[in-house]
Amino acid sequence: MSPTPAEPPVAIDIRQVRKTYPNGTVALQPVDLQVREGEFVTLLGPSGCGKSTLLKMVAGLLEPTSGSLKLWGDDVARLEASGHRLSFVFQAPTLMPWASVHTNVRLPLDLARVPRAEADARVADALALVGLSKFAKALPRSLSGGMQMRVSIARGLVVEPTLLLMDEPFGALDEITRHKLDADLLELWQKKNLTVVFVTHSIHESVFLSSRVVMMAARPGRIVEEFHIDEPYPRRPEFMVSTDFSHHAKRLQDSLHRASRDTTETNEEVRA
Ligand SMILES: Nc1ncnc2c1ncn2[C@@H]1O[C@H](COP(=O)(O)OP(=O)(O)OP(=O)(O)O)[C@@H](O)[C@H]1O
Repeated sequence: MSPTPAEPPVAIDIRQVRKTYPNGTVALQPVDLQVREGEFVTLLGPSGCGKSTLLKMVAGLLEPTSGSLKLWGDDVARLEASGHRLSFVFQAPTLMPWASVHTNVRLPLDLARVPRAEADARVADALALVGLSKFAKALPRSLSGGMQMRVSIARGLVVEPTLLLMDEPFGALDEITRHKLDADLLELWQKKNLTVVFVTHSIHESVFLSSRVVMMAARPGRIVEEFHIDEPYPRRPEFMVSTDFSHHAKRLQDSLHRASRDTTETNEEVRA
């Protein structure tokens, strides 16, 4: 009998993490979630269920009110000491309008005082990865929304992250562009052996991308269900029209309905 391969290490370890904002809003009641290295995990759920709050806490942009949150066994602030780096990609590309694509992508390296020659070489690699080498000198306003998002992703990749956190990165794009970027993201994830946590409202995007989907409900935000999407990678566009895809999408849709109903009922209880 061949030995079972060892499981990858736990990249994100969230235990009993709660978040209450200073105005008293309970954004998350205790949440437990473990993400292993190399997983592609999607957070899905109705508006206000705390997806962004959870992602920002993983990134160290927000402090949990209580509980423990570790990345590769250590505090977020000590991530680099363990040889890991994270990047956070926001919904809006937030590019400097006066600066070229190249300069925009170089920003995190300039902030980290990486020598110019090395930084320029890494920017060129990142732009090649997202297919924008020819647009290095362009200004953001001359690019389409999808291309601007690619610039934002290149800026995330230029620091050579092992953990990529993405908060609805393609939510504002048309469907065709979104599908293309989803497919490109999967390719990058495999090529670079990234661990990805991805926030979306889209059931289709969740099924296409994820190895695991975490369903959340709101008021207070919490994790209600998890789904493994045990389908092989690479995932081709044909996967999206397969019966297996519909089966996963249906299970997620039912779960999302339950999560939304839980949210509405909690609101009604609060009003009563
Ligand atoms: N800075 C803040 N101060 C107070 N309350 C906040 C703050 N940010 C978010 N909230 C509240 O916390 C809850 C969770 O918000 P969050 O943005 O994390 O949810 P979400 O699931 O990402 O929502 P959406 O899908 O609409 O982006 C919501 O009730 C929201 O109004």
